[in-house]
Amino acid sequence: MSNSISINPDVAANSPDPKQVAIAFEHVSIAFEENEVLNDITFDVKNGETKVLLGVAGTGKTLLLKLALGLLRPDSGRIFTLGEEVTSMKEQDLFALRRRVGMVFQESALFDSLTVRENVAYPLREQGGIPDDEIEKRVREALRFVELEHTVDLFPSELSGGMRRRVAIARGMITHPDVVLYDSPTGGLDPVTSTTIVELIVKGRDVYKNTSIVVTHRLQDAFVMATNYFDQEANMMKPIKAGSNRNVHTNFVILRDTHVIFQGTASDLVASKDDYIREYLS
Ligand SMILES: Nc1ncnc2c1ncn2[C@@H]1O[C@H](COP(=O)(O)OP(=O)(O)OP(=O)(O)O)[C@@H](O)[C@H]1O
Repeated sequence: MSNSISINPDVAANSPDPKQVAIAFEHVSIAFEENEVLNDITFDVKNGETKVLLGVAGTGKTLLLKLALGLLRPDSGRIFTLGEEVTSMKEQDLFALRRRVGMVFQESALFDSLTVRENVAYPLREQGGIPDDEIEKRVREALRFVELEHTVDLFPSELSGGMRRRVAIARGMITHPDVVLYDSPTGGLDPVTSTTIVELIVKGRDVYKNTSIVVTHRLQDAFVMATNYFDQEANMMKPIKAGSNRNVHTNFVILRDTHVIFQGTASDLVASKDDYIREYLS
């Protein structure tokens, strides 16, 4: 890996207090029988940051999201989510923590037998104790965010794939989570529909100030996120002008062969001389 500008993943010595960032992975390793998937992974996600997680299939991107939620425990290393050390938490406390995290899965995983309203309301109903009129208000607000208020009484089977994904985003955001985890939110969608989903992630980042991890295979989507901002007045995403000092706090992590091989900004990535990264970008 000569001439690489990739940052040494062993950055813990210079990292901020893991309790002060939204998510921190510290020297995390995990293997399944003989299959070592993650080895000494260290990176963090700061409050307000969007961290785009890239890597070919099977590099452990989804696994990192599951680890951050405490759905699995690593073989070694520590993970902090919203200031809590999930690697040492009891299952009961993990439930409370997961309520503060919005999740948008690869398959939008809507309940087919529930209407859009009921699907979006689901995380709030799970919390319990919220009056129906408050739930309806929040459902409407979330659906307005994804511009699908008119679908409130429809069933998922009556929606296109892109619309279902937008409903899943509304559901992921209805609790006003402190952090949103997107697992391949544009996977399986055509490029135009993908752009509408990317635009929603950018809107969440710039309007709701969401902190998030976005797992994606689509480099194109990652660059769109890093080079655009959401203009609320125009209600659309717009490119950041050259020379502008607008910082959209979107950074990249690339996984390869169990390791983090790159951490940095879109411009660091483009400037990388690393052979693998150059090939990955081409
Ligand atoms: N619970 C588990 N038991 C055994 N192996 C697992 C488990 N979870 C993940 N793995 C393995 O870990 C590896 C990484 O899986 P993961 O789903 O995180 O990859 P990914 O980078 O998200 O892939 P993709 O881009 O295809 O979604 C795979 O080889 C997978 O089979």
